[in-house]
Amino acid sequence: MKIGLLQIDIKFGEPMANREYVKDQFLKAADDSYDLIILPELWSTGYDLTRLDDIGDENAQESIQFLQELAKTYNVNIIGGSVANKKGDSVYNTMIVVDRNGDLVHQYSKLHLFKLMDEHKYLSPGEDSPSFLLEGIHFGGFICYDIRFPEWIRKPVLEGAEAIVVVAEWPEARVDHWLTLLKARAIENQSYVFACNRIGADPNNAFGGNSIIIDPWGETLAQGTTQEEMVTATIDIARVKEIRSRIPVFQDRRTSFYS
Ligand SMILES: NC(=O)CCC(=O)C(=O)O
Repeated sequence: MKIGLLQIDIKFGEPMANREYVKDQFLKAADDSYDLIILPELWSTGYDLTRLDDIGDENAQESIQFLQELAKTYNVNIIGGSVANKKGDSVYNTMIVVDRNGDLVHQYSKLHLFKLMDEHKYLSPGEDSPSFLLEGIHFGGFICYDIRFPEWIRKPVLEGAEAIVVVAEWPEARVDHWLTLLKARAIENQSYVFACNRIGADPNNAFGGNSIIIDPWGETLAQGTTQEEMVTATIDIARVKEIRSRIPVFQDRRTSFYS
């Protein structure tokens, strides 16, 4: 499976311009035969939180249709980062997953809101399961701050997930945390990690790039810089079983002492 993490800059509060830009990137990548392309967190609006009532997407409909068209046109599965999803009086930070036929496979709204970036003032926390199946692979899909909660990442893994996807707008100031947490999540869960961060800056933060693909042994297969790029690796999901039988962490758990 060939994975591409679309590490891009995001225009603050300009969904139309961001959609056009993403469309251009898919066209550019068209000849590279990706099986799965992953976008960053809030890729259509950025963290323009005070304007989400105007620029958020009603039930994520426009974003879903946009991603469905891209998936069908380029015959590629898409984990469409996340978008500002307006539902009644609330706005959620919602991940959208569509398969290469253009079918909507999964939606997940960020469970843990990040107070340091004011999310709790403008967004509502989701209540969705992070588990989904795509191309026969069981994934757990998470959004940025979620990776600081290992017990939440563990949940889909205990349900059978072999790959953890993370979409993010993670600031440059804490890139060391980003890389360390992602590596730990890969090793402790003996799972692939595909983590797509943005680059560039908004009025409040500079973002750290360093999108990364890590194998279930904790080895980095590909890592971005702080420039715009498609971070790419080809993975073999059978490696998960191999690592899990080498060190059988999941058989050795003492669940009468913890859940
Ligand atoms: N967008 C986010 O959730 C950022 C999380 C973050 O920066 C952190 O340190 O955690």
